[in-house]
Amino acid sequence: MNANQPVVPLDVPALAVHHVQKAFRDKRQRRLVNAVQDISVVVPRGEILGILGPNGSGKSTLIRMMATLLVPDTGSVEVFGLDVLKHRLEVRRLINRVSVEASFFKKLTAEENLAYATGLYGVPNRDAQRRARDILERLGLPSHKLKVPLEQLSRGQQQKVAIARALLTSPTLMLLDEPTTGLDPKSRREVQDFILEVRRTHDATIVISTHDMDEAERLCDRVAIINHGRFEAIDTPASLKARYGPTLESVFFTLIGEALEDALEDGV
Ligand SMILES: Nc1ncnc2c1ncn2[C@@H]1O[C@H](COP(=O)(O)OP(=O)(O)OP(=O)(O)O)[C@@H](O)[C@H]1O
Repeated sequence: MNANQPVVPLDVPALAVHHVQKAFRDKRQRRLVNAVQDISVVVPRGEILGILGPNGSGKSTLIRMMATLLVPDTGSVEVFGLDVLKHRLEVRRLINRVSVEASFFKKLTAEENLAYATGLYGVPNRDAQRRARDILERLGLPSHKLKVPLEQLSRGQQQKVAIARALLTSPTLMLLDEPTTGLDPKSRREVQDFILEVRRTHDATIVISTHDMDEAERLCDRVAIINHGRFEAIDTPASLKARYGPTLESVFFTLIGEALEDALEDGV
């Protein structure tokens, strides 16, 4: 924890989302798209929550609202008890969003990117450099890779650097938007292992969106199935399977299929 980070009480949840909604105006088709509709969820500290849903179901929109990047039309989001709109700057020090196209300086090295991030987050420099070095060591990247421009690293390696960057502040809420999309199976596994290690070794709470059922099952304490901007169900993978089907994949198709049938009945 560094001097510039807000002090957070231990007993508040890492994230509390209350009835958020977000609609976009689709200019071409001249209609309103209800990207997120009345979603509420409380994520206790230390939990890994998965958000599983088909393309266009609202995962990124929801994560962007949690990350202070989009303002909900209605409802509210609190991060460690702080309202994201009223305390945007403090909240930004407590959250880290890792997206598929991480906003890196691709011409700079991993080391340089992390140094930049530490400056941005106001972490005292020597402390930050030591932490960055520790984290990079654990990344399992060969040390010479830390000194070449990021654009010369594979996507999996870049993704690990993105997660490492998210660890420079602590305690933290990590928002991982499809962190393993486009990675080969070995890199995917390594990034997943790294996420589990981060949760174990850091005071991290993690929200992760994914299309990958195995990943959701392997990483997440609870999984929310999202469709058309609504949570169809949210529970532990074991409880979801006990209720809806033998595998998470069958749970997914049961819930998404039922939602489709309901929508057809309603004439949507
Ligand atoms: N800026 C925007 N303007 C208009 N429509 C948008 C905008 N952002 C998202 N949408 C629409 O909102 C809906 C939800 O999009 P979102 O990106 O949140 O879905 P997603 O679940 O993250 O999808 P994917 O799995 O494909 O990444 C989609 O219909 C999308 O077209």
